[in-house]
Parts: sequence; C-alpha cells; structure tokens
Amino acid sequence: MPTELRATAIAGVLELISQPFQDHRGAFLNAFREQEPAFAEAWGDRRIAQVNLSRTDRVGAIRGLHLQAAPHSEAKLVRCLRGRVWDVAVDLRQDSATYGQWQAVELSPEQANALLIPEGCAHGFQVLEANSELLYLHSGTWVPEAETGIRWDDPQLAIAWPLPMSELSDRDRALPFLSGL
Ligand SMILES: Cc1cn([C@H]2C[C@H](O)[C@@H](COP(=O)(O)OP(=O)(O)O[C@H]3O[C@H](C)C(=O)[C@H](O)[C@H]3O)O2)c(=O)[nH]c1=O
Repeated sequence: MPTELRATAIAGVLELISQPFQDHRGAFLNAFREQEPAFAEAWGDRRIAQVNLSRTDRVGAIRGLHLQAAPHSEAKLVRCLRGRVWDVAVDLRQDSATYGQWQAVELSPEQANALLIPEGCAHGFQVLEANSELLYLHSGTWVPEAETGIRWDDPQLAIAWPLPMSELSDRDRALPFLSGL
C-alpha cells in the first residue's frame, strides 16, 4: 500500500501515513523510499545528512522548539518508533503567510505516520506515553553554533500542549520568545 501524504495549514509541513506490511511474524514498514511518490513529493531532492534517535521517558516532557538558523537550515522527517508523542511544527519563515502559526500531529508506531518539518520551521514534541522514542531524518548536519529556537510556552504561539509540562531541559527553558527573535 502506498504512503499517503497529508498537507497541513502550513506549507511544507506534511504528514506521511504508511501502511505496514503485517503477517504472522509481525510487521514491516517502508520508513523512507525516495522513489515512492509521497516521499519524493515530501522530501524532494534533499539528501539525508544525518539520522538521530531520541528517547524521552517522562509523560508530559517537552523537547523543543528547535531549528538551525540559515545557512544551516534543515528539514526533518520525524517518526515515533515507540510510545506516542504530540509533534509540533512552528512556522518561523519571515516571508510565510503562516508565520508564527503551529501545527501538531500525534505520532505513534500504531498510526505508522511521520511529520515533515521543512527548513525554517521549529520542531518540538510532548511525550504522551512513557519511554517514547523518535527517529529523525535530517537534510543537514548538526551545527551547534546554528542551533536556535523559541520557548515552548510562548504566549504569542499559544501552543495547546495536551498535558502539563513535566520536564524540560535548561537549554529549552532559556530559549527566547518569538518577540525576542
Ligand atoms: C541535535 C543534536 C544534538 N547532539 C547532542 C547535543 C547534546 O549533547 C545531546 C542532546 O542534544 P539536545 O539536548 O539538543 O537534544 P534535544 O533537546 O532532543 O534536541 C532535539 O530535539 C528537537 C525537538 C529537535 O527537533 C532536534 O532534533 C534537536 O534539537 O546530543 C548531537 O550530538 N547531534 C545532534 O544532531
């Protein structure tokens, strides 16, 4: 079954929904296939420069909202391998009609979905099930000096996180508000 591509209200922020191949042994999923139309349309001719995994244990924990500043902007394709997360993209492209808007999608292995966060959009997520694990495909390499982001609780964004925030890194606590960018 082909992967379905679902657009959101933010240009370039796309949900990809796949159909795992199930049999008596378990399941098999095409997590990325450059020649499949949905992936070709979503990822285009970007390269896969880096693949990351992260595990976040506590329900309610938030990571983000992060992006790399130009010229190190990168796209991310994010998939939940274990547990369940509420995944958020925030449009920070100055010239975008949806600047300052956010979109969220629940990711889980059961839903077999992934979220594409394009260059210029910040990414973050909240853990809905303990010990949730994410897989990231990055179109660019990590450049620590280019790392930036905005506060998860920015009043201008008013992101409707589903749970009370239970854990946050010191770095994320110190991120600026949109008004401070
Ligand atoms: C992103 C990254 C980090 N690191 C090192 C830096 C730290 O020593 C450690 C944890 O990094 P950090 O606290 O930035 O991890 P997260 O808070 O999960 O950040 C990520 O989570 C948000 C939601 C994202 O979208 C990005 O993928 C990324 O910013 O891994 C690396 O070695 N390579 C990397 O590519």
